[in-house]
Amino acid sequence: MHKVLTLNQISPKGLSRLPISDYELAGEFSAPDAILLRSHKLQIEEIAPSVKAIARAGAGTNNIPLALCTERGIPVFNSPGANANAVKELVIAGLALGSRGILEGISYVNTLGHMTDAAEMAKLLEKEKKQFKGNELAGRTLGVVGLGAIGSMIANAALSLGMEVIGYDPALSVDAAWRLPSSVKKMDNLNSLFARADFITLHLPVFESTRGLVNTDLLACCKPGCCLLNFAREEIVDVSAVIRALDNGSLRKFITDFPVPALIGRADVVLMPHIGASTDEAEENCAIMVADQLNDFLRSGNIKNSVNFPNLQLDPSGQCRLAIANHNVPKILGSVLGLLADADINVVDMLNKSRDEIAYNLIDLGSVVDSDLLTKLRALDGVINVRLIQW
Ligand SMILES: NC(=O)c1ccc[n+]([C@@H]2O[C@H](COP(=O)([O-])OP(=O)(O)OC[C@H]3O[C@@H](n4cnc5c(N)ncnc54)[C@H](O)[C@@H]3O)[C@@H](O)[C@H]2O)c1
Ligand SMILES: O=C(O)CC[C@@H](O)C(=O)O
Repeated sequence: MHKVLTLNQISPKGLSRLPISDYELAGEFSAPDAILLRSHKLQIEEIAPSVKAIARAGAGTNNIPLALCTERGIPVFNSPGANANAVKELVIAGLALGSRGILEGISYVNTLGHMTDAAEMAKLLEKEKKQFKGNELAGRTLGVVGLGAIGSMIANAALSLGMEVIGYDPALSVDAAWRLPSSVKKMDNLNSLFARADFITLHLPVFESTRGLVNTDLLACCKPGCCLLNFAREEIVDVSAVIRALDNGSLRKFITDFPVPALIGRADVVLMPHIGASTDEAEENCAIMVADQLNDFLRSGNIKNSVNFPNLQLDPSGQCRLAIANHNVPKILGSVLGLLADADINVVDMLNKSRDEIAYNLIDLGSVVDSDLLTKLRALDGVINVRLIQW
């Protein structure tokens, strides 16, 4: 029985992929095998020594102490692309809010509750509507920063709205490049993207290198009247720099999914409560994807969509499997195989892959491993953890 600690509201459709015959799910466990969460900011002390995997139903993993997980040999999973459509749709709504007087017009109409005569109201609205006039998106330039799952969908949608699309992504994967239409113009740096775009939308992860990326210097490059959208993460934008840019007119509007107190109450800011991925569909897609990945890892050691471990899948064979995480340095695998050979245990199949400082091995064996041998394997220099999976 695997114990999975759930730290946020996870879609029941996803949880149902972890059958009650094999899984116990609860919001509290003293020694869970895995943690399943969304935006909960996971503290180091919440990761019990028993934890073998952490799964984030969503894209961003900045709420998880990744370096510590890697050090402890814990793979962290996410659900790439599973909520991209939801974010894309809200960004399109954000573009409309940034180009037309929609919110202002709605607020104005709601001030007219005292009126009783419909004809009089209609006459007043026809007179006043000029205050809420905007511009069309067609013909405007959208700058997309980060052209992964979300950014590429937005680029496509914006092109179909008649916008010109320019993009910046210094780490674009080959798959992501294939998804991009050739009409998206590649910018060599952020300054030129900021200088050309009427709307700028951010879709990159928060790393040390992207924290505060949108700062005073970059905002000084903005085309006058520019509207900035942040549906990525709060930390990517220096909010005090944004407030200064709004005050001095370099920015016309800031639309964000990450409100902070200093932004409340401003007419030139639109704040949403981190609802980019809040649709039934996105929550289900994310939960199903990570639950399947977690299930595969706990049952067979396979790894798919980990952000700190290599992807590795091996069909089960033999009597049992060893799943071994070790430091990515020479001779460790040799020592493991040496101990198995000394114990007269045949390796039926195996896979070994590395990613940065971590190496991960799946080794299928022709006979069972006893606890003495497991202890010796765990004690090998450089081995981080060893899991025995019985078929
Ligand atoms: N508002 C929400 O609810 C919500 C929902 C989903 C994702 N997000 C955020 O959006 C981010 C992007 O999500 P995604 O699914 O598109 O991820 P993704 O991994 O598919 O795409 C991210 C892209 O950013 C690029 N990138 C990395 N560093 C960059 C840099 N310095 N400048 C420009 N581009 C850079 C990467 O190369 C990649 O192509 C997530 O990391 C998450 O923080 C927010
Ligand atoms: O879980 C959520 O609602 C938000 C998820 C989103 O921020 C993500 O990074 O995928």
